Amino acid sequence: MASSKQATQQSADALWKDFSHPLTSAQDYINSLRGRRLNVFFRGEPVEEPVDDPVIFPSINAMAETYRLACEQQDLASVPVGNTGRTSRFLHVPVTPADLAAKHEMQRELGRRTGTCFQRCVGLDAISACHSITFDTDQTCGTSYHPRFLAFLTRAQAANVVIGGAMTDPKGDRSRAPHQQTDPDMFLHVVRREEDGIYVSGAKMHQTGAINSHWLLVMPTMRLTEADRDWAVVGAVRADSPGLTYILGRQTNDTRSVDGGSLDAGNAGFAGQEALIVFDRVFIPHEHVFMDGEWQMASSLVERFTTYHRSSYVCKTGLGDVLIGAAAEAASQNGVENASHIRDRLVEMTHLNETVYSSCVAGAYRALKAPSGAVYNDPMLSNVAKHNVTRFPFEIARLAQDIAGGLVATMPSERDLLNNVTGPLIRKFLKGRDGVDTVDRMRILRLIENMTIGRNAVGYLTESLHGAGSPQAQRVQIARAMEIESKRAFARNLAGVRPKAEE
Ligand SMILES: Cc1cc2nc3c(=O)[nH]c(=O)nc-3n(C[C@H](O)[C@H](O)[C@H](O)COP(=O)(O)OP(=O)(O)OC[C@H]3O[C@@H](n4cnc5c(N)ncnc54)[C@H](O)[C@@H]3O)c2cc1C
Repeated sequence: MASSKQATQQSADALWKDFSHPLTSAQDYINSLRGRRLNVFFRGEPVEEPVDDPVIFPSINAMAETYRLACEQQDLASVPVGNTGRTSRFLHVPVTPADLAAKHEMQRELGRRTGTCFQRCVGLDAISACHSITFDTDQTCGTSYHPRFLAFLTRAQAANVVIGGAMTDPKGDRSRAPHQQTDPDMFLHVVRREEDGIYVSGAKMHQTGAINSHWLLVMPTMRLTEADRDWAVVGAVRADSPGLTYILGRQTNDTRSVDGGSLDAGNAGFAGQEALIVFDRVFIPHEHVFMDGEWQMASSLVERFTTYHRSSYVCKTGLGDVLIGAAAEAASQNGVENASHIRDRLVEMTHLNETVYSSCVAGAYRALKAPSGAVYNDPMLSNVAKHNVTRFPFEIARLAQDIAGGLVATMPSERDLLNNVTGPLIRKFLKGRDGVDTVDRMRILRLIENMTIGRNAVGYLTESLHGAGSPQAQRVQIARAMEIESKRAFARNLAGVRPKAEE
C-alpha cells in the first residue's frame, strides 16, 4: 500500500509547505480539508470528498465551530502567538492555572454550542503532554526531542491547524504486552529506521475527528517494557500521508442526515466523528519524531496525557447544559414545568452537571508545574472528574428521558409529518399544552433522542465512559494516590489508638 520511497520520504519543510497561510475562519478551515484525497471508507464505500458528504459534514461543522468561537470570542478561544498574530487555544500549551481554567471554559462553551464532541481536545492534550514529556526524556535519556517538538508546535500554531491525538491501539489480547502479541500490528510500532526518519505500521482505534484533522500525533497507549522498544514511538504524521487508511465508525441514526429535512436528525448541524486509522509503513521524518525507543518514558506520557484529557471532559457539562435545557423545555411544552418532582429532577441534573464542572475546574486551579514550564491539572482531581463523567451523564440522560416521556423513542418521522394523511393526525395527537407548536415539541424530543440514544449519544455517553480510559483506569490512579496510610493515621490519632512503636 505504501507509495514509492521518494513519494513518502518527505522532509519536514516539504510537509509544511501547504500550510503557509494561517487558517483564520471556519470557512478557511473547511476549505483546507478539500482535495486532500484521503483514503477514507464509510459504510463499505470510498469517500471521494468528505466535505461534500452529508453524513460526515456535521462532524466537520462541529470542528469548524472551534474556529467560529475564536473569531467571535477571541480571548476565550484563541491566544496571542508570535509578534502580532493569534492562534487557537487548542494549540496553546497551558503555562498557568488560569490557562487551564480558560481552556475548560472554552470547552464548556463549545459543548453548549454544538451539543456534541467538537473533536479538538485530544490534540490539545497530546501536545500539552508532549511538551513536558519530551523535556523530561531529554533530561533522562540525553535525547533532543524537546526542541524538535517546539519547532513542530511553532509551525502548527503559525498555521492554526487541527492536530488529532492518536493514542489508543487495537491492543489485541489485553493481557499481553505489545511484544507478546501474535500480531505485532496490534500496537503501532516502528518497522524500519532510515537516515531521514522512521516508518510505522499498526493502527489507532476510535480516533476522534480523524479525517477532520491536518496532523495526527501518535503516542503509545500504555506502560511499556524494554522488549517493547519498537512500540515506544511518538511522532507527528500529516493526515494525508501515503499509507494511511481511514474507516469511519457508524453512529446510531447517522443516515438520518440524508433522509431530507432537519427534524429527524435531532441536531442537524453538528455531530462527532471517530475512525479506525490503519498505518501501513507510514514515513515520519526525524524532525517530527518525539520518541523512538525510550520505552521507560511511555508510562509518564500516558499518565500526563490522561491527566490533561480526563479534565477535558468538562466539555460534557456544556452538553449537559443543552440536555437540561431540552428537558426543561419538554416539561414546559407538556405543561408540567411547575410539578415539584419535575423541578426536583432538573435540580438533580444540574447538581450532577456542576459536580463534574467543579472537579475539572478545581483541578485546574490546583495545577502542578512540570520542569518544561507547562502546567497540568491536579492528577487526583482530574481522575475524580473523569470518573464522575463515566457516571453522571448517564443519570442526566435517564432523567431527561423521564421528563420527556416515551415519545422520545416512539415518535413518527418528519416525512409522516409532511404526509397529507398522517401529518394532520400527528399535529393533533402529538400536541402538548395550548400555545405550543407541535413541531417545536417534536424538535425538542428529537434533540433529547439524539443526545441520549441517537448520534450524539456517542459523544455524550459512550465517549464519557471510555474516552481517556475506561472507568477502571481512573480507579487505579485514584487507588495509587489516595494516601490511605495517612488517612488511617488521622483516624487512629482522633480515636486514641496508639501507634505500634508506643505499644
Ligand atoms: C467516542 C470515543 C472517542 C474516542 N476518541 C479517542 C481519540 O481521539 N484518541 C484516542 O487515542 N482514543 C480515543 N478513544 C479511545 C478510548 O481511550 C478507549 O476506548 C479506552 O481507552 C478504552 O479502550 P478500549 O476501547 O480498547 O476498551 P478495552 O481496553 O477493551 O476495555 C474494555 C474493558 O476491558 C477492561 N480491560 C482492558 N484491558 C484490561 C486488562 N489488561 N485487564 C483487565 N481488564 C481490562 C477495561 O477496564 C474495560 O472495562 C475514544 C473512545 C470513544 C468511545
